[in-house]
Amino acid sequence: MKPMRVLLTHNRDLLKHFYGYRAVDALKALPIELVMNDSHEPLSGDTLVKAAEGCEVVISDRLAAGPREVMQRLKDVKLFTRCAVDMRNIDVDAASAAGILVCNCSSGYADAVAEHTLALMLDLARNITRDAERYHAGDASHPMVFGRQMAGAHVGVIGYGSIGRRIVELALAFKMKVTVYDPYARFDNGAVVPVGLDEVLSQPDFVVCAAYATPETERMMNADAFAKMRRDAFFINISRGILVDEDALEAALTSGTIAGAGLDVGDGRDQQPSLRLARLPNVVATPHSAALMIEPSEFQAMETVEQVKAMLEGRLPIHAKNPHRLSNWRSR
Ligand SMILES: NC(=O)C1=CN([C@@H]2O[C@H](COP(=O)(O)OP(=O)(O)OC[C@H]3O[C@@H](n4cnc5c(N)ncnc54)[C@H](O)[C@@H]3O)[C@@H](O)[C@H]2O)C=CC1
Ligand SMILES: O=C(O)C(=O)COP(=O)(O)O
Repeated sequence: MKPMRVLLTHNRDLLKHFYGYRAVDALKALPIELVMNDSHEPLSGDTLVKAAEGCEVVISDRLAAGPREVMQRLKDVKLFTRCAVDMRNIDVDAASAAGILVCNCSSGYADAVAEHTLALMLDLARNITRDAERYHAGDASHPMVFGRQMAGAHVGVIGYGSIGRRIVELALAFKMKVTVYDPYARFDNGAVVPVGLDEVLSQPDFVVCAAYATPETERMMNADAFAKMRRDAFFINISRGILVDEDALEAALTSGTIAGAGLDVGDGRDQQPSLRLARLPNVVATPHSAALMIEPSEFQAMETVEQVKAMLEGRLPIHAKNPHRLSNWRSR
């Protein structure tokens, strides 16, 4: 019997950074024929359809697109597994109608994104980026504006899911006071004070958005919300751009309604913060890079290997691992 053909769409760069050679070795150890994208180009549209000819499985990178017209033409594919959480650009309904099972990966991002959140908070409070830029430009004078320390400061976290919980743990280790707003969460950590939305906005030194995108959270950080924050408070968003009204945030940042913002997400093309915000002097912005770390990428890559094994061993169907994300998929 011919071995099962498995297409790995990751191009050379993605393979190196986001798939990992450990997972490739694990795939090569399976009784399959592995088809790899040996170029520096992404596979999408016609090139994806052509490369997938004769393949029963497609392991797709986070950038590969599987719209309706592609799904309908993947004639031999039975399993389309996304080596990522996000399913934007993947038409799951069209895939199902074509008899293709679609899987994504569980997150594994909590540590990476929570660490990034603390990095943004530390950077803002200590003026690290600004002082480093100033020093780099040759100005070695002591700063005229002193920074603020984490210990004793108050952080309010909106959303007590996997990332929110980890942010809370890190904040507590920094000896911060922590309050959390999440109407749907169970509060099982006595050190965390659940509060209402007004309170989580109005009292802390840092307000962090870590809730997922739903119709209820859409643009919840609007002009009213920023007006409730302290004038010396920092706003951090690592969740989704859609939770924030960027015009209102820009107005709050330029009018002194809040002190500054740390942003990893926004309304940009790939959910980055908009450049007009990133360029403000009281903003530290990263291009949606909080989760792009070696460890979670490896973890997800190994998950896709497990999915291929399940396919080989007839243990399908495998269900999408992250049902919460269904609500996110619709709003992305
Ligand atoms: N910046 C990045 O690179 C990454 C961002 N994310 C985003 O971070 C967010 C959180 O991710 P996870 O913690 O993994 O999700 P999760 O599903 O574990 O937690 C989300 C939490 O939001 C809460 N929530 C829902 N509606 C709410 C509301 N109206 N007010 C307050 N809280 C509400 C839920 O009860 C839940 O506890 C998601 O939007 C996700 O897309 C996830 C991974 C990477
Ligand atoms: O959910 C996010 O914001 C991420 O950056 C990670 O998502 P992905 O695994 O690339 O779909």
